[in-house]
Amino acid sequence: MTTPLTDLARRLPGLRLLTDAGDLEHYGRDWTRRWTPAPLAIALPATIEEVQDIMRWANERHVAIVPSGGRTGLSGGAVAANGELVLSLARMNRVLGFDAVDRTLTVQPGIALEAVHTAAREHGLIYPVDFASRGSCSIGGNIATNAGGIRVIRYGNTREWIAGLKVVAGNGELLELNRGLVKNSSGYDFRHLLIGSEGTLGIVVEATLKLTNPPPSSQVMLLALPDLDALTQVFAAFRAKLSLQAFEFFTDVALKHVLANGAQRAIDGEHPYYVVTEFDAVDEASQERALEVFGHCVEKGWVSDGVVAQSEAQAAALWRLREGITESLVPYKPYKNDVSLRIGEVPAFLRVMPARLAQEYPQLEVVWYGHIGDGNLHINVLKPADMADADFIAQCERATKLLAATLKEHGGSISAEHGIGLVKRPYLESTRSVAEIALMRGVRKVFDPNGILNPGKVFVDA
Ligand SMILES: O=C(O)CC[C@@H](O)C(=O)O
Ligand SMILES: [Zn+2]
Repeated sequence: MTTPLTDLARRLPGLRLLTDAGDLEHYGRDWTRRWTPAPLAIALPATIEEVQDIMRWANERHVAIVPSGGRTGLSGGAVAANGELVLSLARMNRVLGFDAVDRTLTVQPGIALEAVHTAAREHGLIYPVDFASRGSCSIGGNIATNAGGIRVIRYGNTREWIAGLKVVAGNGELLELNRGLVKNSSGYDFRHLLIGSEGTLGIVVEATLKLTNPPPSSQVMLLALPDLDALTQVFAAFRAKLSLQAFEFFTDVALKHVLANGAQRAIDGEHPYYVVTEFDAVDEASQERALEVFGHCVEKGWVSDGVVAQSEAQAAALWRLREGITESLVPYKPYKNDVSLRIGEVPAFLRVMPARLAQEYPQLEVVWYGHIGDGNLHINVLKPADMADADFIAQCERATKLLAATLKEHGGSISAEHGIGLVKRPYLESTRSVAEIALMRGVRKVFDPNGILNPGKVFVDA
C-alpha cells in the first residue's frame, strides 16, 4: 500500500517535497512558538496547477493542508502540529506584471511585503500597507489575515488594496475573483470573503494589488503624555489640524524594553505614555501648523514634552522606539493579545483593564502599545524567568478570558489585526455571535467541503 506522501510524489514527480527533521521544524511553526511542529512534509509548489493538484490529492487522501507564507503570524494560523502537509508558497514569489493605467501590480503570493514596496517604488508609486515584519512576511499571508499595521489610519487594511485574487478553493477549483475591476456589482464579492479567512477557505495563488501615489513629505514627532485622557485629546487635536499618516502609542514599560535593546532615548524624564505620529508636512505653513497644534496640546497639559525629527535618521530613530518593541520582548517569550476598540472607548478600557490584570496577576509584567489611532492595542504579557512555561500559559489564558469579558463590556474585539488562528480560538465567541460562527462554518463547508484547509484554525469544524 502506498502512503499518501509516496502517492503525492508519484503523481507530481516535479513537486519539491521536504521531509528532513529540520525542515519540518522550520516550516511547521510561526512566530507563536507555542506548538511543537509536527507536519507530514513540506510541499513547495512552483505553479498554480501544482497547488490545484496538491489540493485534489489532499481531498482524495484526506490529508489536511496548512497554507504557509512567511510564518510571521502571531496567532498560530500557520502552525502545523498534527501531521498536516505544509503547502509553502515560498517559491511562488515573483512580480508578474505592472499596469500603469490601472495602477496595479500583480504578484505571486510568496513575495515579501518589502519586495512589493520596492517593485511599486520602481514605478514611482507605493503599496501603502506597512509594518515591522515587512522583510519576512509574505503578501499571501497579509491577505489571508487582512493585515493592518502602522499606516491603517491613512490607508486602511490590506483589504482596501486588493483589486483581484486568484484562489485555489478547498476542492482544488481555481477561482478568479474580481479580475482587477474597479466596479463589479454582480453579486457576492468572494474576494472580500477570502481576505482575512486565515487559509480556511482557499489558497491565494495570485494577487493584483492597487498602488497609489507616494504621500507628500512628512514629519515625525514623538510626544510624551502625562495621562490617559490626554491620549484621545491629543489624537483629536492632531487629527483635526493635520493629515495623519500614523498615530502610534506605547507606555513607559515598553520604552524601558526597547531602550534596553539598543534604541536611543529621545525624551528625558519619566512619562507614562508616548505617541509617535507622522503627518504630511509639505511646506513651511504645514510645519508651523504642526507646531501650533503641539503648542496647544502643551498649553492644555495634554503633552508634557516632545521632539520633532530633524532628519531622516532621527525620524527612523523615533520610529524604532515603536517598531522595535516586539523584537525587544522576544527574550521574555511574551503571550500576545491584539485587541480592537472604538477609538473613543480606548481610555475607558485602559482605565480598567491594566488595573484588573495587575490586581489578578501581580507577578506578570504587561506591556501595552499599538495603533491607538485605529483603536488597536497590543498587549504583551512577559514570562517571569522563574515561572514554568505551562504555568505561564495557564495564567495568560485565564487573563485572556478576563480580557475578552472586559472587551465585550466595551464593545471591542479580541483580534484587531493578528487573526484568530489557534491562539484566539477559545475566545472567538466573545467577539462574534453564535449565529455568526454557525454561518462561518457553513461558508467553510461550501468552499472546502472536506475540511482540508487549515482545520482547527479560527474555529473547530462541527
Ligand atoms: O508583537 C506584537 O504584539 C505586535 C506586532 C505588530 O502588530 C506591531 O504592531 O508591532
Ligand atoms: Zn500591530
